[in-house]
Amino acid sequence: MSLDICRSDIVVGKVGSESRPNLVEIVSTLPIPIGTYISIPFNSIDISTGEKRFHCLVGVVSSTSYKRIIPVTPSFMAQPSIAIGIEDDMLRYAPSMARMFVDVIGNDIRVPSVPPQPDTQVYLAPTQILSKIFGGRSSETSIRIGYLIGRPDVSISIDVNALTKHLFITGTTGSGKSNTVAILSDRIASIGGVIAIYDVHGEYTSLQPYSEGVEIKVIDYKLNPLKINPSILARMIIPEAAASIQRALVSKALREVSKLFQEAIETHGVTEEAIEYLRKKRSISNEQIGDLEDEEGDIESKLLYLYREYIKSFIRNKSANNKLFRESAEKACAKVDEFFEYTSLSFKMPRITDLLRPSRILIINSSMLNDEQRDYVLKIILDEILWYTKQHLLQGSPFPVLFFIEEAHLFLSANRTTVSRASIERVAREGRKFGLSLAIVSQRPRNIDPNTLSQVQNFVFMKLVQEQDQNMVMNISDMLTEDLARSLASMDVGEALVMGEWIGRFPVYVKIDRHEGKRIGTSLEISQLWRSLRNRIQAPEIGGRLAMLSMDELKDLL
Ligand SMILES: Nc1ncnc2c1ncn2[C@@H]1O[C@H](COP(=O)(O)OP(=O)(O)OP(=O)(O)O)[C@@H](O)[C@H]1O
Repeated sequence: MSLDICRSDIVVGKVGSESRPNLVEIVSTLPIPIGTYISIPFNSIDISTGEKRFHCLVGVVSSTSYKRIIPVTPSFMAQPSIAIGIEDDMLRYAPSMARMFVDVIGNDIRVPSVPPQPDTQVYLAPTQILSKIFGGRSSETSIRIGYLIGRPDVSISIDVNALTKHLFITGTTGSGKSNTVAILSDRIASIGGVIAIYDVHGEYTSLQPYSEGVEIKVIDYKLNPLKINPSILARMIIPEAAASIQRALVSKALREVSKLFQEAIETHGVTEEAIEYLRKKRSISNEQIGDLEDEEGDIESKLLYLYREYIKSFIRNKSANNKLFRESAEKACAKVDEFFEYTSLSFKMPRITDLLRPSRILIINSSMLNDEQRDYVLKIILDEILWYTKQHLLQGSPFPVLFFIEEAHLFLSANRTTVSRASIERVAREGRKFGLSLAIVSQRPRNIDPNTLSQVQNFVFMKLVQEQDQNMVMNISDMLTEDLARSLASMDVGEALVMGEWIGRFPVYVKIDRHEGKRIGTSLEISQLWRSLRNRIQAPEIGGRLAMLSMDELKDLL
């Protein structure tokens, strides 16, 4: 191999006094930006054969600084600085550390085992050698996510098959996580992927397809009481574990009443006939009928009202003859009322698994639910999808799904127990066998229990400023050395350190492609918005109408 393949036109410095196979100091007049890929061509002698060997060491700058040379003797000052290797009249130099991850020897790509000699010239890594290291994935199994930072000429792809070992995306707010989610979902869907995003803030509801053939379906998640296991629903209605009698009463009532409603809705749909059928099947007091007539809204609201009343009357009947239970029953009924008052419910809500399709990104908008409900709903959905993928596999027709969990610190909290955690951990452990992959997204890694991330093997680390966050991510990834972790503080928007099986053996600094079809979540230009709001209010024809702007008009304004 000629060493020329390892040289570009740009010399960035020389090897300094510290030179190890995997960590090299580079001395230069100007600091080399973090994330710059460098190459060091050099020769060595094979100690067993005595043969000469050509090496092309490639690495990435992980820290950089300026240092001032403090003269200790007048004679030092008298020397031209160039004589001591520093071409700077100000007597300062810029030492940078580069983590060397590859030694290209001929056609072999190896882990570095020999250090280059001090003073060896260091080059900006040539495109050809970087493409050799990072390229070469089959277009059938891989998708592009961006390009090497500072090197738009070197495209970076990930191996989609490795996603069965799950993914963790983290970075501070505004670092570009949602854009990464959007680009990954879109590109994976474009090759037929089945994607679901658990959208906690409704951030993806206006996502537009970016690649050809991708379809986006947004559902505002509402609980369908007939499709949730009664004991889980009872726990949602009575969250206090100590209230076991109340829970038991509600659970029994739900079991009984749901059976009846299932019959009615399966036969008649959500119609007046279903209401008639239910009235005939079960006696209902005149007082309740009066309330039902007064109940405003559509047929579905009336059915939900009836469902609630049946549950309460079941609870009261069951406890009528037991003095001890009567008090619990009244409390349980009050909780049922409260739950129905504050929860988005619908008998028409399909199962999530009925909505999963190849090339579709299913956005599950849970922003109308409160934190507790979101936690339960996530559990319900994950259990359902895991069961579904298992069934498909057992029937010989695997149906892989990639499931994104946004704001994962809410569900995998290091200091709070949640109901969805067990389901997430189960999917992390078992999902691989059935083709259910998780992509866990969070801006607060330090708040996540590191044990739950132990199954994750693929990572996107974006800007992380706090040392606690950097330490946490170092704990979960063996490949993330301290200098690389500290380098996360200087990442720009959309830049990431991507690691794990899906990208290969070496960490890669990537500028993630921008998804042009994502609007919500983009940082607002608030000064311009305020100006335009003021102009609208001041315009005589619109004056005072702002409060009445329709949702569409507001969206336009944003
Ligand atoms: N790769 C990128 N290239 C260019 N701009 C980007 C890139 N990634 C993100 N941005 C821009 O940066 C802003 C923040 O991005 P994004 O919403 O993805 O961040 P985030 O980390 O998800 O933030 P949050 O945690 O607050 O939701 C947006 O305006 C987005 O358009």
